Amino acid sequence: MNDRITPPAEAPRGPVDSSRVPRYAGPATFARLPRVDEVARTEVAVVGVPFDTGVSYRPGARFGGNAIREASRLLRPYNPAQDASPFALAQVADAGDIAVNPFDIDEAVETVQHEAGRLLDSGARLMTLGGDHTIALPLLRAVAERHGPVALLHFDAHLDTWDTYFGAAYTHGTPFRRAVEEGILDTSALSHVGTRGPLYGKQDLTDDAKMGFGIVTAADVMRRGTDEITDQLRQRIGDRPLYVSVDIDVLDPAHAPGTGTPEAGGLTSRELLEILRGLADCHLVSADLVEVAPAYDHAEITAVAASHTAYELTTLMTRRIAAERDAG
Ligand SMILES: N=C(N)NCCCC(=O)O
Ligand SMILES: [Zn+2]
Ligand SMILES: [Zn+2]
Repeated sequence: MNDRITPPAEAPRGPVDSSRVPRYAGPATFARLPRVDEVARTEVAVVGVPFDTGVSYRPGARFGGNAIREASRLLRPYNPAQDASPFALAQVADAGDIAVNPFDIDEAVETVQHEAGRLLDSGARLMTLGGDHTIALPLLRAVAERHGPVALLHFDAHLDTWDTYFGAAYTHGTPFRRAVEEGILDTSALSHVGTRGPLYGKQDLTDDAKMGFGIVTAADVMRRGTDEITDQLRQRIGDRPLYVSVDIDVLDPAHAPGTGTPEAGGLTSRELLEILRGLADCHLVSADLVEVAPAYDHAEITAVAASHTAYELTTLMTRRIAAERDAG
């Protein structure tokens, strides 16, 4: 399929060449890509949100973005699983971090919405590296302001459609209930993938279904396999503008120990990557990857899985950009 793709007018600036400059040398931008200020125009902005004031258990996701950037030094420019060279198809660049107030969740949520909006207005799609899952709400707001209500594909051990914790509305367990209440999601195409583990009560599931979510549990992925699951998800999504939110705790703690609310019985990293690859041709407008907490990680297991997850998502976005360019 790649040979049919029109190259961009100006060749994108790619990663530092790891056969000339050792990959462990120099500053860690995502995949050793240039910073946004080093390129004329950014089509996919990788941006960090070092914020974890919304967590209900272990803190530490504020360090997630930089841990993913460090682990991403080993990524290479050609992605055989999607037969694409993502960084040649479109300009991907690292936009650094959004500086958010760690002491005031409401203000942090506003800052993320505003700064994400500025990046989107510059013409970029976002690959956001969290941070805890609270940040999905302002990211969805920013995306919906520009695309209208979006389809949501949510990979997570948790529903994250709970109402409040300690009376707080903006937490990492509540972003998607807020998003449904605000009308920024297309409720005909909402899916959780990888959920498992104990809930507060059966009502959690009833409430979630009322909001419009379909659920593919971690056990469903194991029983039915990734191809069948991907077909089902693609049918549900169609060509709607799609936002993908990946909470790294969707992976089994064996594949992602470095996270704040781990649950046994999760997806393998192979299953997650394979489902994502199956979303080629979807109208992916932006994505986030959250809840990497490096203090609980070992040997970068979680950060490596996260870097590959962001790589697949970035590949999907650049392929879509190239296809849109081809279509004129
Ligand atoms: N979004 C994540 N990772 N976790 C939500 C867990 C909410 C709870 O403590 O019940
Ligand atoms: Zn979770
Ligand atoms: Zn979550």
